[in-house]
Amino acid sequence: MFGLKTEASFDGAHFLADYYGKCENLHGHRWRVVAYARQESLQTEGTMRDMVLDFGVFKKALRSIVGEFDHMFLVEEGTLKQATVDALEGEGFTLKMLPFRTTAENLARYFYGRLEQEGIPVAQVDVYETPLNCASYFGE
Ligand SMILES: Nc1nc2c(c(=O)[nH]1)N=C([C@H](O)[C@H](O)COP(=O)(O)OP(=O)(O)OP(=O)(O)O)CN2
Ligand SMILES: [Zn+2]
Repeated sequence: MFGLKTEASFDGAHFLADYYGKCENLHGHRWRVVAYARQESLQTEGTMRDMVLDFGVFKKALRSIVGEFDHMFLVEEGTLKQATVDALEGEGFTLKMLPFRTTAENLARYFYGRLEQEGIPVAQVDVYETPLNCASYFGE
């Protein structure tokens, strides 16, 4: 079995609806996203011969997906009044509406799915909210 690892990060803001504690308030993180690819055998021909896949392909795929989150206000759908969304957008702020609570666990699962869709043989995604706290998703 062979493995690759790459990482990317993004800055953003969020709050956790239904959370009892300081994270219910709007705050920011520099989220760090570490992705692992795993494959039984190496490619046998072409530019990626003897590679799982090119580091550059893996890195670009992750950075492109994670880049969609950079400097955004991540909002779980249904947790802000429409008038609030309209007011923030009216001020020129960019909101990224997501169909899930913006926990590190859900973000890890989301990035895993997006990498899978890109054809990356992803095996694990870790999302660090702080340097010491990390959630992982390993697939089904
Ligand atoms: N399992 C999870 N627990 C928590 C998550 C999460 O995504 N998954 N998220 C949060 C909040 O987003 C919060 O911002 C994190 O707070 P905390 O761990 O307290 O981080 P701090 O760096 O602010 O901690 P200090 O020790 O106070 O510096 C909460 N839990
Ligand atoms: Zn947080």
